[in-house]
Amino acid sequence: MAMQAVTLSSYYALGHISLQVVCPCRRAVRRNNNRPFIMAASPLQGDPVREWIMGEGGASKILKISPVGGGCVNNASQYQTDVGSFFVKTNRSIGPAMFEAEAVGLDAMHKTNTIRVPKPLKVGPLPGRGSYIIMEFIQFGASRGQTELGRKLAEMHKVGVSEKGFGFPVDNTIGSTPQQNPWTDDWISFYGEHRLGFQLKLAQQQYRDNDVYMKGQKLLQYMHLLFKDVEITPCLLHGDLWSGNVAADKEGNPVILDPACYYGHNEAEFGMSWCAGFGSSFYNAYFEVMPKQPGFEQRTDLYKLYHYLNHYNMFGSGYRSSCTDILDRYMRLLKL
Ligand SMILES: Nc1ncnc2c1ncn2[C@@H]1O[C@H](COP(=O)(O)OP(=O)(O)OP(=O)(O)O)[C@@H](O)[C@H]1O
Repeated sequence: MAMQAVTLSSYYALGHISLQVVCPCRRAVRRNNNRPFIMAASPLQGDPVREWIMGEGGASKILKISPVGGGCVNNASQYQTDVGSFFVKTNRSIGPAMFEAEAVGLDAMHKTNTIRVPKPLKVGPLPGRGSYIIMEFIQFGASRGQTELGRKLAEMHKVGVSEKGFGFPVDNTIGSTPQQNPWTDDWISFYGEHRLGFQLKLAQQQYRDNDVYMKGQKLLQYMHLLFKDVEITPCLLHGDLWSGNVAADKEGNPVILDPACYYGHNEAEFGMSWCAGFGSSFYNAYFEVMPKQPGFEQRTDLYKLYHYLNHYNMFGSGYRSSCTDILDRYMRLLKL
């Protein structure tokens, strides 16, 4: 993963790859299901992935195991079998908690029966150290454009509501940063404490950045002013929606991957829009299903700030000015 900020460039190519944005920190193009390298399917003993595929997975033969490129954190492979393909990610150093959280998120989104999401099948530890997740393999293809993505995402937000408030049944990670999701009745408290507040503290601890921290604290105190006349229902969010986590299946239907799910204000879903390349067709389709709320434009930076702070904390000072620009704008807007 590139560790420094470079200029964000993007293009939108209808009919081929619907979203292709060079995210400063992450990889430029991640969709790559057609890698030519094929690993031999070796008959490993005590391999829990193979055991699950040949057991509950219903396969009697593993035909090929091919690496899938694109991810930064984990190793990914396609297991081709006589009953179809499985997608497997392994991590040699981290225990199953990270993949368990991913599976809970994928499962929650899958159950909304709205936008296409790979169905999680199994998570477990690897012998000795590490963990794996097995999920439905999706053959990617060309997107039909962003309209369907906007509509389906909005449908997921509309259907996936929580009666427990804001939060999620499990904590997860945003990039490599922990993301805490305790159930909270009030959105502004949740976003203030567990999203912005958490990242601000991290920046202060890591970089002794008192300027960012103090401005951030002021914003937390007054950000409720940005929410006048807004109705906020806890909606199921993907949580890390950037171009690298959006694809299309071979019929052209949108697919979203690799989530950092929680129940939150639907507008927070656009916090990574600076790395997503969403155009007007996306937003128009989205707002037809989930109407735009008063003050939407005033809150877009508030939701970007969480992800900019996270990038600052993960990748360093290249992202600091994105954070301070937003903080300074709110200081002026709210006269703080
Ligand atoms: N269910 C799936 N079926 C087929 N290919 C998939 C599937 N899920 C992900 N992929 C492909 O595998 C690549 C790696 O997956 P993913 O992004 O989840 O890995 P990761 O290492 O966990 O990611 P990150 O580095 O963003 O945390 C993706 O870029 C995508 O191209």
